[in-house]
Amino acid sequence: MSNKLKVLIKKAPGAEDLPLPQYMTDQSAGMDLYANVESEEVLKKGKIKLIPTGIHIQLPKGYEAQIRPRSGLALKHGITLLNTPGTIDADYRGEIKVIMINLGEEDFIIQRGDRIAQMIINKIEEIEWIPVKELDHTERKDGGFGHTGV
Ligand SMILES: O=c1ccn([C@H]2C[C@H](O)[C@@H](COP(=O)(O)OP(=O)(O)OP(=O)(O)O)O2)c(=O)[nH]1
Ligand SMILES: [Mg+2]
Repeated sequence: MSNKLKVLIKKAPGAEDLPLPQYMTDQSAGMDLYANVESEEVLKKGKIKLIPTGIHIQLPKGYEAQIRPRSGLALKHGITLLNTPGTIDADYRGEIKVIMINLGEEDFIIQRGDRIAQMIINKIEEIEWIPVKELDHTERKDGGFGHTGV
C-alpha cells in the first residue's frame, strides 16, 4: 500500500462506465472529473448548467476538495465554473456536480465522459474564534485594495 491519503469513493448509479477521477500526469495537482451526462448536453452561450460527475466521496475529517476549471476549456471555449473554486465538504455524501458557465462566443457541447473540471484535495484547519477589542498593530493597518499602487 502506498502512503497516499486513502479516500472512499462510490460511483453514482449508472456511472459505472466512467473512470475514477484521474491525475493526467505524474505530478498533476488536480484529478480530472468526467461528465456524467446521458449522451450530450448543450451548454448554450451565456448559460449556466449543473453537470454531474458520477462520483460520491467520503473525505476524512479535516479535509476538503476544491473543484476548479480546466484552463484549456477556459482559453479555447470560454468554459469555466461559476463558483470556482467549488467547495466539497467532508460531510457531503451527494453526487459531486459542477456549475458550468459558457462565457464563450458559441454553444458548447458536453459529451458523456468529457473531462470538465478538476478536483484538488486539501487539508483544512478548523478554527475557534477568540473575540477581542483590539488586534495587533501592523504597518499596513487597513490599507488594501491596491493601496500600494498597481
Ligand atoms: O461545485 C460544487 C460545490 C458544492 N457541491 C456540493 C458539495 C458541498 O459540500 C455542498 C455544499 O456546497 P456549498 O457549501 O458551496 O454550498 P451552499 O450554498 O453553502 O450549500 P449548503 O447550505 O448545503 O452548504 O454542495 C458540489 O457538488 N459542487
Ligand atoms: Mg455551505
